[in-house]
Formats: sequence, C-alpha cells, structure tokens
Amino acid sequence: MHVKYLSKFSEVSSMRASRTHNAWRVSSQVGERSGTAMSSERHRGAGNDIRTCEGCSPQPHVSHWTSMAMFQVLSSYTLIAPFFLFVIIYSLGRRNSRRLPPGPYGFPLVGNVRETPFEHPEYTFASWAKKYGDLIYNEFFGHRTVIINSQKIAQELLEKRGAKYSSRPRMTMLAEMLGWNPTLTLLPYKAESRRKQRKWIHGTFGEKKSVQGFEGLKKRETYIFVLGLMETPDDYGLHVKRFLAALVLESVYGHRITSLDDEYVTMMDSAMEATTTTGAAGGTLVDMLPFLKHMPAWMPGAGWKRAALRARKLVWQGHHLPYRMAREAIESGGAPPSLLSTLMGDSTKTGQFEQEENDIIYTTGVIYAAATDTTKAALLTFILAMTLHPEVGRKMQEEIDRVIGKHRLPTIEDRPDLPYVDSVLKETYRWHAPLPLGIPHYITEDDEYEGYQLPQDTTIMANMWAICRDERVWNDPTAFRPERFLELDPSEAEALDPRHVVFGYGRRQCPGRLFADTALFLVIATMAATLDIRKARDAEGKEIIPEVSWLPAFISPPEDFVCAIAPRSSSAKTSVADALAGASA
Ligand code: HEM
Repeated sequence: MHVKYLSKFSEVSSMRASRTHNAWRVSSQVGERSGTAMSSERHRGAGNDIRTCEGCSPQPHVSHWTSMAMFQVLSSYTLIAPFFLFVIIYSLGRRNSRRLPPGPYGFPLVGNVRETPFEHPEYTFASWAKKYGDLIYNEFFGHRTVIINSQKIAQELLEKRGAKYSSRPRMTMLAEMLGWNPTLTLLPYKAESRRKQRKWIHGTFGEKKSVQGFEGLKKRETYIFVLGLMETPDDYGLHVKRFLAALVLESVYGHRITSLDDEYVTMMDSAMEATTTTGAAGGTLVDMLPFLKHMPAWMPGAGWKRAALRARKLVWQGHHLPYRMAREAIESGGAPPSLLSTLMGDSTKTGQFEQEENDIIYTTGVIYAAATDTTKAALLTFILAMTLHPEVGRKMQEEIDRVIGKHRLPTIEDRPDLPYVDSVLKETYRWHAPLPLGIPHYITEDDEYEGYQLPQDTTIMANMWAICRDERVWNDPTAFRPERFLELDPSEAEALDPRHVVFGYGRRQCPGRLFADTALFLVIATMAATLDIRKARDAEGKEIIPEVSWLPAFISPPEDFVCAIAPRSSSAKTSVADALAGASA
C-alpha cells in the first residue's frame, strides 16, 4: 500500500457510496471471495507449503485500476524496463529468503494488491486470520505490510515493544505533496516536532484536569445539539457535524461558531475535501512510485499533479488562515482560553515563539481533522444502534431516572453511577471501531515474534474491527448487547475495555481519547435522558429497518439511514433549554 486504506482524517462523504449492503453479508461475501481469489498461495516460514485453489477473483476493484494506471504510465517510459526486472527479482528473492509471517502469496511486483479489496479490507484480513493466524504478511508494490488480528499481539508489539513500532510509513501524496507532513499524525517517531506536538495535544486533551476545563463548553454544545435534534430531527447528521466542529474550534482556537457556514469550518472542510479527492492516502500511484512526484505539472497525463498542487494550497490555507484569525482574536483579548492561547502564551514566556510557531500552526490545524470525523463516526454508530434497539434506549432511561431523577440532566461526574449508560458507549466502540484499521505504524528496527521475522521498514497495522469482534473473546460479536460488559468481573472488564483497542496503541495512541470519550458519554447520556430514538415509518406506517452497513473508508461511520428522533416528554425541551441557559451563563 503502504497504507492503501489510510484515506486520512477527512470528510468522507464524497465516498458515500451507492452501495447499501449489509455489513454481515459483506463480511461473508468477502470471506468467500478471498477463498477463491488466489491462483496460488503459500505459507512462508518453516515450510514452503504450496496450496492452490480454484479460480480467480472476478471482482474489479480500485487496486486493479491503480495497477493498470501504473502500467500505462510506465509503458511510456520504456527505459525503466530494467528497473522492473530488478524489482521482480528482488521482491521474489526477498519474500523467499526470510521467515516472514504467513499470508496469501501475491504476484511479483504488485504483491497482494489483487486479492485485497479496496472496500472494507478489514473483513478480508479477518477472514485471512482464520487461515493464516493472527499475524499476516502482505506486500503491496514491494511495500511490506503486516496485519495484526489479535489484541494480545497488538499489545505485545505496538505497546510493549513500542520503541521499534511507533513510526509512520512514508506517504508521498498526503505528507509530501499535499503538505500534511508537519502534523503529528504523520511525523516519524524520532522527529523532535512529534514529541513536542504530542506533549502539547496530550496536555490539553488527554489529561484529566485540562479536559475538565472543557466541561462547560461540552455541556453547552451538547444542549445546543439536543435542541437542534428536537427541532429538525431529520438533519441529525448536520447536527452531529455542527456539534463536533463547535467543540473542536472553540477548544483549539477559542473560536465560537454559530452555524456550519462559519469561515473556519469552510476553510478546514475545503482542505479536507481537497485532500480526500486526490485519492486514498498511501494508495495513489505516486505512493507506490514516489519518483513520480518529480513529474512536471505541465506534462500530458500529469492532471493528478495539478490537482495535488491545488489541494496543497487549500491544505496550507486550512492550517494557516484559521491560525492567523485566532491569533489576532487572542492578541486583542477577545477569545476564551484555548489550546492555541496556551501554546502562544507558553512559548512567548520561554522566548521560543518564533522557533515553535510552525509546530503550533500544525498542532492546532490537525485537530479538526483528527477529532471531528472520528468522533462523528462513533456518535452516528450510537444513533444507528439506538434506532435498531429502542429497548437499549429505554434501559438507559430507566437507569438515568432511577439514579438522577428527572429534575436535572446527567453530567460526566454521574458516570460511575450509570454503569448501563457506560456499557452502551463501550458497546458502541466495540460494535464498530470508528477506524477499522487504525492508523498504520511502521517498524524501525528488525524484530522477531514467535519465530517470525518482522523486518525494519515494514508497515504494521492492527485490525481493530476484527479485534473488537473476535469470536474467541466475545460471544455473538455481531450483536449490539451492552449487558456483556456488566457480566464481566472487574478485572476482565478492564482488560476487555474496547477503549484499549479503538484509540490505538502505545506511543501513538490517540492523545484526544479522554476528550472524545467524556464528550461522547455526556452527549449519549443527555440524549437518552431527553430523547426517544426509534425507527422511522414509511408512508404506510410500516417501520423502516435500517441496514447495518458502514462506509468503506479509513474513518467509517454508518451509511446513511433514517430514524425518528423526538423529545422524550413534553417537558424535555424546557429542561434542555434551561440547562443551556445555565451552561451559557
Ligand atoms: C471517538 C473518537 C476518536 C477515535 C476513535 C480516535 C482514534 C484514533 C486512533 C485509532 C489513532 C491512531 C493511534 C495509533 O496510531 O495507534 C488516533 C490518533 C490520533 N488522534 Fe484520535 N481518535 C478520536 C478522537 C480524537 C480527538 C477528539 C482528538 C483531538 C482532540 C484526536 C487526536 C488524535 C491525534 C492528534 C492522533 C495522532 C497521534 C500520533 O500520531 O501520535 N483524536 N486516534
């Protein structure tokens, strides 16, 4: 790939596909497909056990397109033929000479591109695990990739051996051509800027005390969100987007939005959209063949480069313009405290502002991209689960009424007393990991695990979707059943907490997880206390049962679905409006 599937932190609505297939069905189709997709395969390692299976996958997918495009470009550069030959010989030699983890045997040069579907590769990787085990080796155009399908191995490698497993793979298009390279998400492990940016973000969004400082903001935006749902429930997707944009822009820049037409939102959305439309991160032709980035933009066939240059401008603006506007507001004393005001204040005090300004710009700029779509995916998954399982919503309401009563709304401090609500959030994470394959890590030193070599310069990723649905761990993993967490003893519950999976691992673990998790708890508890979420009805009054399917993307929210959201009681709207007045005071 390296990371064919890393379509970055971005608005994925442009990919909102026409397909609305059921996720469980896809899962089994993919399983079937992967069983027939390989004309030959073998286990590398101790023995070269060659097995064949009938037929080839008839499924066209983007990887075919990518390889065809590659051949078209290369055919006009016949001088590169010796290079091709070298790569084929080299890749064959490399695959055979090491005791790599098992996996489907790919073709020379393209590797496993052919049998890896572009959509929902996590399902295919999970089905491969049944055949090859929890550690699977793949190659994509000569790039080594290892996929982990169990929590035990993910923790062993990505956490315990974090010093070797915490870098990021090279992404020529996204990082180098579009200009996302100075952001924490993509910086190599050893980069000084990575250390600094991570410390800053963690200090604001990962430490309990500083996260508590945003409680007022979270409450206010939660109440605005719930009132919006009460007024125009069919626009629930837009309310979710507004809610998260408001949380992020105020906590990061001290900028308060009043609508989605806000200047900052427009700029940042444009940067993200331009990024998405240049192709899947790590999966474009130039990622496979980085020398192509030097192709002159005026050349015939270089439309992709011209598009990348246009996107680069928007990415630059998305980072620099909100920063400049917010900086002015902070300097004129008109902005509430924020990550930016803290960083500006601290670095001015130490006399480091000039040296640190670029890191400050990119630290603040990346959070909108990292925080909004990820949290949106989790919140939409919760709404889908409530639509399908109104009985879960009723149980949450019973618990809230019993513990808190009806005279006030739940707060984050109520969490220990609301174990059922808490288990609903955990089940939401487990049911569908918002980033099914996480963000890839990169191995920076040769290593060995259970007799298998894991060479330096290999991309390694945890299949979070598969880990959260591991049948060896979870009974009936496809069911949405929050009770499963209440049936565990405390030590098991701690070990199996899905937050140890869906926010990633070790030294690259999400630094915003505490902020996201507390915001999500508050919002789902408030929704349960004040709203009924049910199935919508069609013109004949029949319930519409939403399909359970998720967008095939790096950040994977549910596909569009309809639901009926209404105030829980005649007084619900007043109590939220009163709470909003209190929170805004
Ligand atoms: C439900 C919401 C969220 C989910 C599921 C999520 C998930 C993740 C995952 C899986 C990673 C990659 C971890 C790894 O490489 O092992 C990550 C990284 C990151 N997340 Fe989150 N995230 C969420 C919300 C947030 C929020 C609210 C923020 C900021 C306030 C944030 C900021 C970041 C950043 C900056 C990184 C890159 C960290 C690094 O490379 O060192 N995320 N997130």
